[in-house]
Amino acid sequence: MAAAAKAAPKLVVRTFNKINAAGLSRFDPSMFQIKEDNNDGAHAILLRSHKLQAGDVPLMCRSIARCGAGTNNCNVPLMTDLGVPVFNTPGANANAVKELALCGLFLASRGVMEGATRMEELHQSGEAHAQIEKVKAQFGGRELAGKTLGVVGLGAIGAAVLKAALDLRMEVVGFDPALSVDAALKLPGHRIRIVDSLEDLAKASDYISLHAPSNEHTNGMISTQILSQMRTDACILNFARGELVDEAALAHHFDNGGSGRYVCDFAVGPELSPRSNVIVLPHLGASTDEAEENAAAMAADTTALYLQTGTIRDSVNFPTTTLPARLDTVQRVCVVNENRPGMLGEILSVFGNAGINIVQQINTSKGDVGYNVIDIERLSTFDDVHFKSWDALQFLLTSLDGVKSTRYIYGTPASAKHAGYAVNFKGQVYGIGSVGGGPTLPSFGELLDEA
Ligand SMILES: NC(=O)C1=CN([C@@H]2O[C@H](COP(=O)(O)OP(=O)(O)OC[C@H]3O[C@@H](n4cnc5c(N)ncnc54)[C@H](O)[C@@H]3O)[C@@H](O)[C@H]2O)C=CC1
Ligand SMILES: O=C(O)C(=O)COP(=O)(O)O
Repeated sequence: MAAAAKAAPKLVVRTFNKINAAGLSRFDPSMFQIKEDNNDGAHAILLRSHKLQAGDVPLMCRSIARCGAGTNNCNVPLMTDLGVPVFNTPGANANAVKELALCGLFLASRGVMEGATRMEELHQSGEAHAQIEKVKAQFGGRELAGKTLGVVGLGAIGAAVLKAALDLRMEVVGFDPALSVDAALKLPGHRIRIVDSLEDLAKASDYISLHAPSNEHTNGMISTQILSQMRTDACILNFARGELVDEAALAHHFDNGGSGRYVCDFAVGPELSPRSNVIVLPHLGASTDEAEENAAAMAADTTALYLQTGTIRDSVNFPTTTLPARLDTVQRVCVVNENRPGMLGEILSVFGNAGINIVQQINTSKGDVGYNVIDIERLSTFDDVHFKSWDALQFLLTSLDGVKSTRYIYGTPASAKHAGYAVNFKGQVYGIGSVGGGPTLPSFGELLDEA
């Protein structure tokens, strides 16, 4: 009887949070294995809001994709140091968040929540029909048309929100000190007013909607100073991140005459809850079927493309890198290194010294990260003997001072020799070998603990 064919090892994708199944189905099952419950051997991670720990990231992991926009739940600087790109899915959930931010505008301007709660009580006590026309006077509101919305952050979500606000006949002011040219060109510039400071936006707005990322520049941006510039009855909508608002300052503002509402998609601290003018939702912004599928599909495609070809798109820490197709006759070596003078020469000399011909070489960079993709001529007999020498070559490359990680891409996808992985961690080289082979390696967290 013929021996059963050995199953080809697969690239392992570890998921955290429930990732949309239709999105995950973009991974070709003949090449990828999805693991929901353990990190063993993961080459890539897909996650939503899970707060990623270094211990969640196995040493073989070469890609982290956030199915969504905000990457503040991943330690991006640490991943950059370790040579691991972090991807996100720009715009994939923007419509979902826009719709909920519009809902936030209505919740802020009309007594929807309080009125509905009161009606529930009245139904329970059997008084609903008798009382309805009497109680409504307690829950009156104001209209949005003619009021001014201040939008902070004019990216995918901010732009969608402001366009919808214009359709509601609101005036719009916007603030975004980091606006990209692409994003600026998509704005209806003649219909909105862009201001140069958050103070100016605060002075002009009846509603302020936050759509900036959470980082060291934006956390606490709604501060005592900004609150002091706001109109007394101005409302704040926060569908970005809780950290953007200084909650103690906002509580003080409410305790000292601020009569607007705060509608937010994130849990708040005891200063703000419970208060009748604070409406908190359980991080629902991106939780629609459509957004979940869009984000998961985009993250899956970006991850598969990077693992299979080295191409980088939508990374928050690595340079966008468009690569020509790899010919069957070449082996692709991807090197992540510190972006400093001399590195490229040192990397190329490893190949020169080994007498290996470089077919093409592409170098890109972003911040501290240099990314080199080097296609080299393959030996005509690419057997186990040569593989050992490729391992040695990868060891040399990875050992270079300033190299963060290296990876081989070769063979046909899902064959045993599809990709080799190595990482340089504090001068030591770990993880040489092909996909699916080698001993179980530690996680970055375990190495950090040792260091
Ligand atoms: N509630 C939820 O479920 C969701 C929340 N979000 C949050 O919304 C944020 C924005 O998402 P997108 O619009 O998709 O991202 P984006 O990257 O398209 O837009 C963010 C914009 O904020 C701007 N910005 C940066 N620093 C700023 C500052 N100091 N002041 C004002 N603007 C600043 C950027 O220049 C950019 O134009 C995400 O970072 C995330 O934290 C995103 C999706 C879902
Ligand atoms: O995309 C984002 O930044 C979000 O906040 C959405 O988070 P979620 O995917 O719903 O956990």
